[in-house]
Amino acid sequence: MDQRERVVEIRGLEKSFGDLDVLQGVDLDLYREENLVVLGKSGSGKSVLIKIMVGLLRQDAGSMKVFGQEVAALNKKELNALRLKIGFSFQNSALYDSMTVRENLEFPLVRNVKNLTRGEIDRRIEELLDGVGLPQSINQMPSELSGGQKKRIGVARTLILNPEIMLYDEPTAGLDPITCGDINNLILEVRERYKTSSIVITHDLACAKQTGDRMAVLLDGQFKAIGTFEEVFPKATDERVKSFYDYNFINS
Ligand SMILES: Nc1ncnc2c1ncn2[C@@H]1O[C@H](COP(=O)(O)OP(=O)(O)OP(=O)(O)O)[C@@H](O)[C@H]1O
Repeated sequence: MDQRERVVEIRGLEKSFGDLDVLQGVDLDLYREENLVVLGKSGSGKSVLIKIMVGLLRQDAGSMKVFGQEVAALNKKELNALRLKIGFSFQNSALYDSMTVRENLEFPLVRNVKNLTRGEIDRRIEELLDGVGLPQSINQMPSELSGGQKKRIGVARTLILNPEIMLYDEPTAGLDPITCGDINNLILEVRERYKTSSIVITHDLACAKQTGDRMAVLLDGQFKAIGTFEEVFPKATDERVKSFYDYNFINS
């Protein structure tokens, strides 16, 4: 019996849109402080899965429990509380271009946490910028930052509300290989420093290998392969799983 704490527990999850069966019996666990990589072709249902996790969509059948609570059974207040514990780091960093880095970080904090003093806000922002290795960027505008720096600030902004779960959407998309490596290290450092449990959605197998404790490959509405990188990829027999590996390593 596996004794590790499950922060997310998905069983037999199904979701269709009209004739399109997107999720067809998904089973998946995310353990506390685990980095779980989710791979799947475009349109395979990764976003639908995340939307069900945060209550933006409702499943047709099956169970999605987060922190032991059935998400579909939560009322609005409970759902809001859950969402504050789940940080979503968007692919494009989603920074406000007209705000400085400080203002970008301050905005979600003051909107969601009442009665903070100026000193507390400043300390939190400075601690987070230090955590992502960019303390000197506090007064810069997003347009003055590189792609990798924007990703770091995006991660800091997601962390500002102290989430227990981090969802990274294509964290290395559009970055050069060296910066990809830096972002992968950041994902590992964030887990170490903030004790987060994470789902990393990526097509980048180097990112998957470096950041993930386990890989889960979504194929035809189900997770067909779940395990460590070594268990899932180099020896894959399923042609579709193999194609991820071949594509990444033949084209890199
Ligand atoms: N609200 C919706 N109504 C109808 N169809 C939807 C809806 N949301 C998603 N779909 C369909 O479900 C399928 C899965 O979409 P989803 O966005 O989860 O894919 P994805 O794996 O996240 O893809 P990508 O890697 O391109 O982001 C797609 O065919 C999409 O068109």
